[in-house]
Amino acid sequence: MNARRDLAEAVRELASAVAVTDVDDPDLAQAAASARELTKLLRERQLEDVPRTPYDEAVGATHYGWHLDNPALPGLTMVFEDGRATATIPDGLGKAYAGPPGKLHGGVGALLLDVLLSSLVQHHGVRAVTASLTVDYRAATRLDVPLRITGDIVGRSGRKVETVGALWCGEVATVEARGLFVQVG
Ligand SMILES: CCCCC/C=C\C/C=C\C/C=C\C/C=C\CCCC(=O)SCCNC(=O)CCNC(=O)[C@H](O)C(C)(C)COP(=O)(O)OP(=O)(O)OC[C@H]1O[C@@H](n2cnc3c(N)ncnc32)[C@H](O)[C@@H]1OP(=O)(O)O
Repeated sequence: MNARRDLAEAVRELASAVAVTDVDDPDLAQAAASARELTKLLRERQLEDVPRTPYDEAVGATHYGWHLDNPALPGLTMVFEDGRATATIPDGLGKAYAGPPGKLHGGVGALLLDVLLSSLVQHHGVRAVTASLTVDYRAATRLDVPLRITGDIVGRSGRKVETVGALWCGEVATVEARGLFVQVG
């Protein structure tokens, strides 16, 4: 793992630790001071935008990474095989992504599915934006357990590409989505 990616992962771990820490105020104050020191160090040189895998690199690729270097978002490595997309999150998502107590916020599930489905459409060489994303929450998604995301293209007509996807917790599809993507440019 490169240094930038390792830092992003360390900050995600930090966010999940902060979200549920129960240490005393002096320790919280010390942690805040340390965090601000780090921010100062990292602000010494800043990029114009978040570094990311170019969108075009998804076309025909076997693997595609999304926001692996951005700690504010769950990074995702997708695998494209036989026309379908899959991603695994081996350690699950931490407590920073909680919605209901101990469970994943629904918006994060929708985000992951949108990312996977839009990347799948791009993988097939169609430059498109999400026109519609319909999400069904079938069961609560646990935090800190391995997750899997799958996506398929199920229809195409003119500029429109129809997709379906699911977020899996073990053998249970906890979130299902239908995404309509419309070709642009
Ligand atoms: C994953 C990493 C992404 C990183 C990207 C970074 C850089 C890439 C740069 C450029 C690449 C370009 C795009 C890829 C970017 C990101 C993908 C990630 C996913 C997103 O984060 S993306 C953000 C959220 N997304 C939007 O910001 C869309 C806002 N919106 C619009 O830009 C327009 O609204 C548009 C273009 C959708 C349509 O507008 P339009 O004028 O071109 O076309 P029109 O309205 O004629 O629709 C044509 C046919 O689609 C049907 N249709 C349209 N909308 C529908 C709906 N909602 N429900 C059901 N049917 C719908 C019509 O009914 C008609 O169907 P028919 O042909 O059968 O009559």
